[in-house]
Amino acid sequence: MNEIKVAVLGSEGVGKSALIVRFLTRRFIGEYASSSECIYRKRLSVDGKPINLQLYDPCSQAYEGRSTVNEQIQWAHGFIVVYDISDRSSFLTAKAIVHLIRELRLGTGKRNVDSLIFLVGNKQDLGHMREVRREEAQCLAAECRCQFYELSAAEHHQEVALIFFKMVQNANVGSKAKERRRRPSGSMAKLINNVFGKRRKSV
Ligand SMILES: Nc1nc2c(ncn2[C@@H]2O[C@H](COP(=O)(O)OP(=O)(O)OP(=O)(O)O)[C@@H](O)[C@H]2O)c(=O)[nH]1
Repeated sequence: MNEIKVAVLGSEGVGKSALIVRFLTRRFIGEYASSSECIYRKRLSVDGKPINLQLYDPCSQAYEGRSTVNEQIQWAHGFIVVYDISDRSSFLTAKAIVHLIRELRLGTGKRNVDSLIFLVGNKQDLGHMREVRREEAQCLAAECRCQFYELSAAEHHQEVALIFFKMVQNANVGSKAKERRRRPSGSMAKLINNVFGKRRKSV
């Protein structure tokens, strides 16, 4: 079964847990216990094939033994980088995280990084307290070649679910392409079989 690992990153209090819980349970419960980092698991079906999804929520509280951002970036296939539209500093942190992901992933030669980073502006319902303009985030997304969404974990279940499904789909396409590159193609397999595989009767 295909394993897809997605890290939900961003500064403290931007709504990482709220987004994950909204996706997993359809509910917004307001307060989320977060004493340590956590991996949530869910089984999904994509194009009729079962997928084991792991979602990583770093939780921002410091404790000994927590993984570093670098380790989180190495662990995951895809990234949902969250900021709070009513908190400018969280946007700057998201920007730094997106740059770091690109740097580390491109450095290790991993392909298709573009479709596997989503920049997400959460708490859209707090528009009256907005500190980050939509256009500014769109510019950052264009500059970093990642996809951009703005929503509210508090108010939008469908949009939240769509983002997670889209990420899983993109990651799944990436892993299928990798698999294809590893396996010889049909005609190549036939050729290899013809040359080495089948013993011919000697006449
Ligand atoms: N108004 C509003 N509040 C939200 C939204 N999403 C999350 N919150 C609130 O923001 C606060 C922080 O949410 P969390 O989901 O715990 O944020 P987090 O990023 O996981 O925080 P840490 O675990 O500390 O890193 C909580 O009080 C949530 O109820 C939203 O879309 N709108």
